[in-house]
Amino acid sequence: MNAEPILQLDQLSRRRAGRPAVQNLSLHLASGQVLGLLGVNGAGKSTTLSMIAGALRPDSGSIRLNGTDFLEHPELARQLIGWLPERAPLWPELTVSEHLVAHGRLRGLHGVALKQAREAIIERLELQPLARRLAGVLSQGQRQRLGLACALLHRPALLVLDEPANALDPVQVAALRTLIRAEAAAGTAVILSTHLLAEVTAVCDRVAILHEGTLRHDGVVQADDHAALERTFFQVAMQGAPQPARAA
Ligand SMILES: Nc1ncnc2c1ncn2[C@@H]1O[C@H](COP(=O)(O)OP(=O)(O)OP(=O)(O)O)[C@@H](O)[C@H]1O
Repeated sequence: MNAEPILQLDQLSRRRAGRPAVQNLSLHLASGQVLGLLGVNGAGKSTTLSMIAGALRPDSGSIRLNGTDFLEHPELARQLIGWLPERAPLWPELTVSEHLVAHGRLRGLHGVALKQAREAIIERLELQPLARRLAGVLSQGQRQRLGLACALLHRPALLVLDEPANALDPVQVAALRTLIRAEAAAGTAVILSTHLLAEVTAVCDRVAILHEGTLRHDGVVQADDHAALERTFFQVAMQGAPQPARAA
């Protein structure tokens, strides 16, 4: 494990539409860890993940990737991060395969390396039957799988997944869980937001709960202890009782 955490958020804040969306958020994540981000609608999960992915600039605070200030070196995001946004934007007139090529080029992959990366991710996410299909005609779940393939293509050190199980069928949800655990076992750090508590107990080592943009809980997840997580979620998120954040 690296001495520096792969991701370190320090006092991160961002206002949206004149209101605080994320306030003084401090979190860290080590290589190989899977952190689940929970919270009711509007709690600030997507805002947090967009800032980590470099798509939204914080108003204040810092983000460090492998110890380097990411706001001063935004090119780090392209190398180190794979991001699945909440609604992955796709070009409807490009095929699945062409999407992967375009994403690979944006991440600095070219020639043989790009071809190999594309073929590997198509095989891994079982996208062969869809490779020549236009993105504009994909089902929602198929679009989600393409978004996931784009996020994984360049083998990022940090995967940022915003509601990755959205629109996936039960077979694909099981495949997603296997994939996330395999990525973590290979040393990738993963941060994912979800509304599914079962997703957290199935794949996460740690859980952070946001409420009204602030961190209310940061703790270890007991594998498959759904009842304990549900209790914590309702105590912290629904009642919104301020609680001191606890480091994992
Ligand atoms: N594009 C936007 N423009 C203005 N305000 C926004 C925008 N997106 C989110 N917000 C506001 O920022 C706050 C945090 O929203 P965010 O989307 O980060 O929450 P979330 O926890 O991801 O919610 P959900 O579970 O509904 O996806 C909310 O008050 C929301 O209204």
